[in-house]
Amino acid sequence: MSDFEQAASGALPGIVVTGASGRMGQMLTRLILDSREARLVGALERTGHGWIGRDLGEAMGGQPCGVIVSDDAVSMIARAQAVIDFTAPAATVAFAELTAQARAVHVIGTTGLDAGDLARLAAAARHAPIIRAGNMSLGVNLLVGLTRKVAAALGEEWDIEVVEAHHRMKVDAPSGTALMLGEAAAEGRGAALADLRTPAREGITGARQPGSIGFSAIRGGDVVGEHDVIFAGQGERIVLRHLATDRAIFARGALRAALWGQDKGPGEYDMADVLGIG
Ligand SMILES: NC(=O)C1=CN([C@@H]2O[C@H](COP(=O)(O)OP(=O)(O)OC[C@H]3O[C@@H](n4cnc5c(N)ncnc54)[C@H](O)[C@@H]3O)[C@@H](O)[C@H]2O)C=CC1
Ligand SMILES: O=C(O)C1=N[C@H](C(=O)O)C[C@H](O)C1
Repeated sequence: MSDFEQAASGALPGIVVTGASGRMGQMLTRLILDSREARLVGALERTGHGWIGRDLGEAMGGQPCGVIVSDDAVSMIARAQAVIDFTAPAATVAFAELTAQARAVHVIGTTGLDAGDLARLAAAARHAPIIRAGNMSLGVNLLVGLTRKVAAALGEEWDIEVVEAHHRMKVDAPSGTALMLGEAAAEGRGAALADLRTPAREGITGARQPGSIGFSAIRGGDVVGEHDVIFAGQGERIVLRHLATDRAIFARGALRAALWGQDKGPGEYDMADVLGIG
């Protein structure tokens, strides 16, 4: 890198990636290392992980990149302008508090957060921007808007079901995306998802509740992420579908969110805000 490039790169937002060895963590760190718009200034993993203390590039099987994987979240996050976080709920809530203290942007892709976790994120967002979405891809965020519109156009005689498929390692169900789609369908019907949601079915369930929104989850192999919103009427069905075939779509969305957030004040944002499709 020339002296000029070196000086210019110092002005780029510094990003810390949490869960650096994970499926999304590796995708994100590679994307940022190759980016001309941001710098990777830290890579975090959980205490005891085999990558701690190693150069990230070498740990990923490539050339050294000069970023040492660390479990010291306090000092790493203190140097960040943005933290991109695809980990697990307990870790994300802890990172939110540190990121808020650093007044940095927290981009959260982690799914499976419960009401208590969301309340703690809302508290952290009083001090710095949090951008959170169960799916950071352009396609899914467009599908959310379509789902809301179709649900609003159709009456309760059209049953709504959300079906999703993911790889065998996924730990939460329904997926964050399925919940986003279910929320959009409920909004389209002028209701809250909590009032319409049908839990996973098994046994003698009885007939379907009119107006309810059902969820089904398939887990297997290396499926990146597939979502169908089915509107089933008498004699016809509409199926809105998104197929993810490459995790890069989520990483690109997360980096875009981190950059978009740089001039935003404290508060909670989502990908519709980032993409301007709210
Ligand atoms: N919003 C979106 O667009 C997407 C969201 N996700 C979500 O992101 C999360 C992670 O997904 P994957 O990368 O597939 O999982 P993964 O299991 O491959 O990676 C998670 C990583 O987080 C690390 N981790 C856990 N606790 C930690 C801590 N306290 N400190 C630092 N690192 C910690 C783990 O060691 C692991 O390396 C899941 O909740 C998933 O649903 C995944 C893809 C897209
Ligand atoms: O765990 C995953 O892999 C994914 N998680 C997100 C979700 O829960 O919807 C997004 C994407 O579907 C991949």
